[in-house]
Amino acid sequence: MASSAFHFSTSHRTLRSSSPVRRLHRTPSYASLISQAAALKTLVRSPDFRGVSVVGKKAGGIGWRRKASVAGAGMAAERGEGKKVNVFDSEEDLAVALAKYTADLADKFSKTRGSFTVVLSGGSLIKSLRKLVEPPYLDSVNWSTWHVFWVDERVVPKDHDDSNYKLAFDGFLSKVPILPGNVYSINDALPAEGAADDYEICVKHLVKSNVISVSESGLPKFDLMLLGMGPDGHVASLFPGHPLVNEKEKWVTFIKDSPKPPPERITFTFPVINSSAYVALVVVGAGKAGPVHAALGNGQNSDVLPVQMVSPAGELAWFLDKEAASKL
Ligand SMILES: O=C1O[C@H](COP(=O)(O)O)[C@@H](O)[C@H](O)[C@H]1O
Repeated sequence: MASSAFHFSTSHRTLRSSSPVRRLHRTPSYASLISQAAALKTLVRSPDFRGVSVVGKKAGGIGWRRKASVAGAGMAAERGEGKKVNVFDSEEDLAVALAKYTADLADKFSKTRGSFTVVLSGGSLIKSLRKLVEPPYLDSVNWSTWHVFWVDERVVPKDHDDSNYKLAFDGFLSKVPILPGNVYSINDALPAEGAADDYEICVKHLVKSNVISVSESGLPKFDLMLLGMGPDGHVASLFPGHPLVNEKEKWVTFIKDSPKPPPERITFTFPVINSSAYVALVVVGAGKAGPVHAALGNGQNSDVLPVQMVSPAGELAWFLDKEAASKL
């Protein structure tokens, strides 16, 4: 498997040198998407650290209890129904645990459903996924069952430095043998509105063909959503104070005035994010400690940040390094 992964990676590079990245992973008109799809030392603490050390006691009115960590290297705190908070001494430890978490879920869904639908963010998340492309996962994961999506994308060409696709391709996808036909990047030839509609149609057809599961309310139920969070508390391209955070009808929408450049983006909406079976919120660095505290601390804040609106029907697991958790 290692050698096939290498071969795959090499062939990608060869193609890329003679053509834009879109030759590697299709720039989907959705029709092509459908046909291809058919063919186929951990210290974990609560906001109040004393709270987690006492099984069954409440910290700030929220129940916390000891729990074996997903990394198996320490303890995790569980907050409320289906919410786990994992705090790691270092980003390196976090990356190790995130790889195991993702590989375990991939295994579970691949065995039960024959496919694994995973949604990536851009930003720092991709670096934190680096352990997945190393042994043992490079060889042990059944990459052929993976279907890869983006929770948000910037409306730029795929070979642009701002492209979340390019970031994921360079740091992750080019290093593992995921089938190019199972990588659902946006159509970068379309303007923002069209790209959002095209992506939504694509997702609808993959729901119809059972590649993506469906929730009881008819929404796409991705197996795992890997979310990052910005220093302002944004997730995906859903920014604080922007009306898009309240979008209820669309599965995929667009923004042309993103406060963080580039301004034009498409994004999954909260109904889709919150229909996921599993969501991991991966947050690293002291610059993000404020919104982490807003989301997980005991205080009240009048303005609800987008990250506080992440409340999936399934399990929510936080992966924090100790700097990001420093205000808890
Ligand atoms: O613009 C974006 O920002 C967020 C957070 O990025 P990070 O580098 O601060 O982790 C990211 O999750 C999102 O996908 C991206 O488009």
